[in-house]
Formats: sequence, structure tokens, C-alpha cells
Amino acid sequence: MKKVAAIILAGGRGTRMNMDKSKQFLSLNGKPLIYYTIKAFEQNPNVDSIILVLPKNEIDYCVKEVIQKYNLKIDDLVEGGKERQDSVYNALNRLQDCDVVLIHDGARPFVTTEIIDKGIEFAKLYGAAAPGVTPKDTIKVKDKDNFSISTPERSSLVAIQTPQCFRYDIIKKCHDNIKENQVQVTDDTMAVERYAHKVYIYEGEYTNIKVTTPEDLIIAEHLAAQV
Ligand SMILES: Nc1ccn([C@@H]2O[C@H](COP(=O)(O)OP(=O)(O)OP(=O)(O)O)[C@@H](O)[C@H]2O)c(=O)n1
Ligand SMILES: C[C@](O)(CO)[C@H](O)COP(=O)(O)O
Repeated sequence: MKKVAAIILAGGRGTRMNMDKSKQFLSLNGKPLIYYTIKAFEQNPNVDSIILVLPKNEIDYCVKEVIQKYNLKIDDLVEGGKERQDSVYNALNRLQDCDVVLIHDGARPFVTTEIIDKGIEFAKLYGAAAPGVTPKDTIKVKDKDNFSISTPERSSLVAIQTPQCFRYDIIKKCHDNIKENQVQVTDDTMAVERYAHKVYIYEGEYTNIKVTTPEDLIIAEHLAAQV
């Protein structure tokens, strides 16, 4: 049987949130943000295992205050690395016996069953897939002095989300490559584009937000009340 593993990344600090607590543990409608993210994968029958990546010094806190308190099912806990891509690499190296891997930002708590299921389906079909949405604004390219250079055609642009979904052999090879060559990437599709594959982009959802800065909490609080 094909095995599907989800890596949930919560190994960052949330510096842009600018709060005392790491953003993944901030309360949304009475529960920690990361609770909603884990629950979305735990409840999905097509996901066989969940690996949670955490900052080293917050593992004990998360086990006690989130995983045990809310009785969540996590198969493995992994220490985060310096950058997002290092956290992904740590988790990929821990995985065994899996065919498809979903790499998801812990900071995207409102991922839906449909997004997860489509990702699994397209990863099996194309090897690499990610959800994305068309930007709602006109996007400009600007120079370093803040003067516009050009306006890309909006229909060719996409704001990429997670979970980013891959055949394990492909994503492992690509992350091995970027590690070896010290290439910096801001997401996993960049690692794949650089060395191997085209990534199939499917329709994401505007509610699949990444909680990044304080104003995102207003929307997140509202969405959490509807889960
Ligand atoms: N070393 C890191 C950095 C980020 N992440 C995770 O990657 C996701 C997306 O990153 P981002 O939103 O940038 O989170 P932070 O790095 O925590 O935020 P900031 O850049 O504001 O510090 C988050 O769920 C974050 O916890 C991670 O696992 N390990
Ligand atoms: C992976 C990601 O969420 C895709 O949109 C994004 O690239 C993460 O970026 P960040 O710089 O870590 O916020």
C-alpha cells in the first residue's frame, strides 16, 4: 500500500509576529494555532503518519500543552533547523517507508480536506504539486529605488501555498542537492524546480492563509471560530 506522510513545520519563531510566544502557540478561539493544523491532517484518512517539527527548546512545552492536552496523534517529533529548509531536511531524513510526502507550514491552520486530498492525488500523478491562488492585486516588479519596472500578466502569477506534495524520492533527492550546493530556497517547490521536475500547481484556497504578522490574527481568529 502507498504510504502518505505529512511533515508539519512548526520549527520557527514567528519573529514577524513580534510577540513573546512563538506564533504556532498563540491562542485562536481558545486553542493553540498549531492544534488546528495538526487536527486537519489527523482527521484525514488519506494521511498515514504525521511528523511534527518543533524548535528544540519548545518540544517539552508542545508535548505537554498541545499534544497531550488535546490528545493529538503525532507519529514523530523532530528538532527544527536554523532555516525552514533545514527543518524540512531534518524531517525528510527521519522519514522511512513512505511514497508521498506533504510538507505543510504549521502556520497555515485552515488547510482543508480538499486541498490535502488534491495534493496527494496530483503528487502521485505528477511527482510534485502545490496549491496556489491568483493574486487579487496587480503585481509590479520594482527597482531598488522603488520605481516600477514592469507589470507581469496577472493570469500567469500565482501565490503559492502549502501543503506542497511530492513523491518522496523526488523531494529527498532535491533537498540533498540544495544542501550539498548550499542553495537557499523559500519553499520546497523551488528545490524541485531547480533540479528535477516541473511542479503542478492546483487551485488553493484564499482562506489557507499563513499567519505571519499581527494583522493576520484578526482573520485567523474569525476563521478559527468556524472550524
Ligand atoms: N527554521 C524554521 C523556520 C520556519 N519553520 C516553519 O515554517 C513555516 C513557515 O515559515 P514562517 O511563516 O516564515 O515562520 P517563521 O519562520 O516562524 O516566521 P518569521 O519568518 O516571521 O520568523 C512556519 O510554520 C514555521 O514554524 C520551521 O519549521 N523551521
Ligand atoms: C512556503 C511558503 O509558505 C509558500 O508560500 C512560503 O514561501 C514561506 O515563506 P516564509 O518566508 O517562510 O514566510
